[in-house]
Amino acid sequence: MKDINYQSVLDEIIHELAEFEDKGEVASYIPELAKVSPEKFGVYITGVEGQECYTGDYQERFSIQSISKVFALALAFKNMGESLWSRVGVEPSGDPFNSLVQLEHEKGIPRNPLINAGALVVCDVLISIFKNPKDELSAFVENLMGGPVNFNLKVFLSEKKHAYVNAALINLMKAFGNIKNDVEEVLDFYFYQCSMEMSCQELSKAFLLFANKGKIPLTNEQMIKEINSRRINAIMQTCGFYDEAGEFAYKVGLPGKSGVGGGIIAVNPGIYSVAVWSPKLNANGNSAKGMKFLEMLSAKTGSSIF
Ligand SMILES: NC(=O)CC[C@H](N)C(=O)O
Repeated sequence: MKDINYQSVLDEIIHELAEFEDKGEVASYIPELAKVSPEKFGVYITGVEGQECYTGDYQERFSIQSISKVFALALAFKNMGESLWSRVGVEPSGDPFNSLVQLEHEKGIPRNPLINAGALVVCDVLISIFKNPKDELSAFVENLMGGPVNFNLKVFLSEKKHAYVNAALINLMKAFGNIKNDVEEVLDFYFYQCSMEMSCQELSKAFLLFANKGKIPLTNEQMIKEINSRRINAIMQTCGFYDEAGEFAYKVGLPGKSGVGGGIIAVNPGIYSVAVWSPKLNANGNSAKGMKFLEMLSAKTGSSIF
């Protein structure tokens, strides 16, 4: 980050984004998420050498939703190693995050851990490993972000009440023998992780290990193996945006992950991690303005890894 003044790049982008016509819509299939103000916008960039720059609502916590899938994956991969891949694949799905279509053909083995079906399998794995998986996951995330994580009970209950598609996914996988624990218990843990709330500042710090070979720069703690960090970045790159993963690679060129709360995290290995939040989503369920912002950031700073 040394040769570029990221704060002035950020200011320039904010100025240019004033012209951006945001046609996105706030997620409403989880009714509680629809209550968030659509105009919120925050950014936080953290460099591996401690640099920071930010703008807007970067301190406000929001529902991280599917971004949590990366934390759960990191914890499961740390404990299971390569054997995790007998339960879930590492191929992009090219389908929406909650799609059922491939699951029947592929006998209950989800394409990857970042679509809902794959994340449910990861939750099942964590329940089999830990006595208190919620506490283990929270502790893992808190260690990464350096403070307590918030859990939003209203979002949790709201999603649980409208869980028809996730219930269908997990029951289909249970029928194929790829869910070992009680389906209600797995769904409950999945909704718990999706209901975690973090700010752009906290998210950007929590993802810095993926820019730093699996180590937290501040404490130098090796949280996951370097090779695992590289592999998770590869999965984020190819699968982090579902049926828009190709477009994100093309326009932004960084590993990343989105959530229906409007957050996106992206990692520039060896350099920085960036979190952006704007609740209005495009048709693929990814933050419309967040995608545009990252495209501009990557172009202006030459960040694409390609
Ligand atoms: N893409 C997302 O953020 C989806 C997460 C959401 N909790 C769901 O299962 O539908």
